[in-house]
Amino acid sequence: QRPKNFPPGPAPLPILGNLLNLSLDNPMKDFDRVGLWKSYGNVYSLFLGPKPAVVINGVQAMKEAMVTKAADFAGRPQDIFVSDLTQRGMVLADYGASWREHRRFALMTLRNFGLGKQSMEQRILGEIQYTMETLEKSIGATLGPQVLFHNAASNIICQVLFGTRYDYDDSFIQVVVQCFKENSKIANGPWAMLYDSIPMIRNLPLPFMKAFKNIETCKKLVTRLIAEHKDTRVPGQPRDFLDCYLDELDKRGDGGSSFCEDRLTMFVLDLHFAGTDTTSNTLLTGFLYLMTHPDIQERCQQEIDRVLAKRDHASYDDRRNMPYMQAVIHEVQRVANTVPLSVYHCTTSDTQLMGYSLPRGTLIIQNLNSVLNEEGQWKSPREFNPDNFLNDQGEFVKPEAFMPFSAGPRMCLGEGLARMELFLITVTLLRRFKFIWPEDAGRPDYTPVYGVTLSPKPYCMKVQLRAKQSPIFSET
Ligand code: HEM
Repeated sequence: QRPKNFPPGPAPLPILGNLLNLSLDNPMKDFDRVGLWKSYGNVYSLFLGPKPAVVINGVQAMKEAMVTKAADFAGRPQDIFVSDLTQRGMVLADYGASWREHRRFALMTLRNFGLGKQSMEQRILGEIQYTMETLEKSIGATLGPQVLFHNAASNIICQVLFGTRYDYDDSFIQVVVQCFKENSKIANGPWAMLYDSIPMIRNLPLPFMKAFKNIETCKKLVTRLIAEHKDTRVPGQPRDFLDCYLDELDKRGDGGSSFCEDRLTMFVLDLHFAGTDTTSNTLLTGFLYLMTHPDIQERCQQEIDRVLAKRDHASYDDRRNMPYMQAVIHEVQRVANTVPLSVYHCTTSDTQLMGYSLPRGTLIIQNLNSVLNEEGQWKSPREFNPDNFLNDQGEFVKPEAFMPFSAGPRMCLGEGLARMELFLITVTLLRRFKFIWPEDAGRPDYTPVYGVTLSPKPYCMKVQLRAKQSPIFSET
């Protein structure tokens, strides 16, 4: 039974709810205009097992929930598979003092502690050198960029968190990446849906148990890293995020603070996970579109050459003089739709949305996909077109429906880092290389592979060095 004045939706079945209304391998198309949104409007409900969830579509309803009634919608459900899996982490932490303290700490540490703008740029530019080396070895050949971009994103966040980068064959990073890969598949698959729908099966030895084992494995590895940090750190002189947290622990003592070492392990694992697949899948989408739209790639390169002239590297501030590049990167984020259903929220008190009543504890699904493609919000919602972010004077503009990082108090904590990475990596690589869709690759297929994050189907790219444009090309 839906509560009184609850958003409408399809009739549920006993136990399973509306699970059969969704295709478990990719519910996106059911959420889309042609499906439930069209039938029930901007705010509708679904039963995921016995519990009703509310799906929010379109910019108007999204803003009312996430911005106007921010505190009412800032909770995270605590009794579902992903929250049990990431207990004591940050992404799924419930709205409250501990989440707030950890979020504030993470933002401040990313911003202020030696990771401020300058040194963050240096770290990203440093990591790009490894990406360039790999690309240079592939000149004239084709390569699959999946590992390349994944590696770059992972290493940037590892440097921030642990003060070190890892070669891709390093056993630490291999184990962590493998665990994350398996866990996002499980979290997204039918076993997690059953875990959420039928609580009595939760302790049975079913496939979802593998995900809990994976988390234990990762935690052990991070615990070892923390121990190493404790042995080598100089209190008050932090080298990385872990050191900062340990300094914070010294400062706070044991006096009832929510900061503790046990929490730190899951906190950094959350940050690593949240910051890797998201950025790398966005880059993968970007280069797929740039390769298959050579006119757009060339226009970016002309702008890059003009603005950077003879300087040896790009800086993040250059974006202010690169409206076209900015428009392209934003358009890539729009079509990449990297986290299509955001992270589940829940209501923290009884509230109203678009005239409907939602009791406290209602599971909230933000359909960000609906906003990023909403008719009426974009000049060309259905095609890849940088004009979506340019006004008639060719200046960069950001429509309010641009919400790939969500909105409100739970919005992506890594937005600043992610945007800096996307800009510096794309600009630096486009300046040096031309990316070509291989002749024998057939027609490009833009249909994404569904997951917690969307990714393009695996593809290959052909890489050529660009003609000499500046001192960095002088050796070629
Ligand atoms: C293109 C890259 C990225 C995209 C599209 C993205 C998108 C998102 C989205 C949609 C959410 C959910 C927001 C909500 O629940 O309302 C989120 C949360 C989060 N993201 Fe990102 N993200 C990206 C990169 C990063 C990076 C690099 C980091 C690491 C520093 C990061 C850390 C987080 C964290 C910690 C949260 C949870 C915040 C909270 O619950 O308070 N993300 N992100």
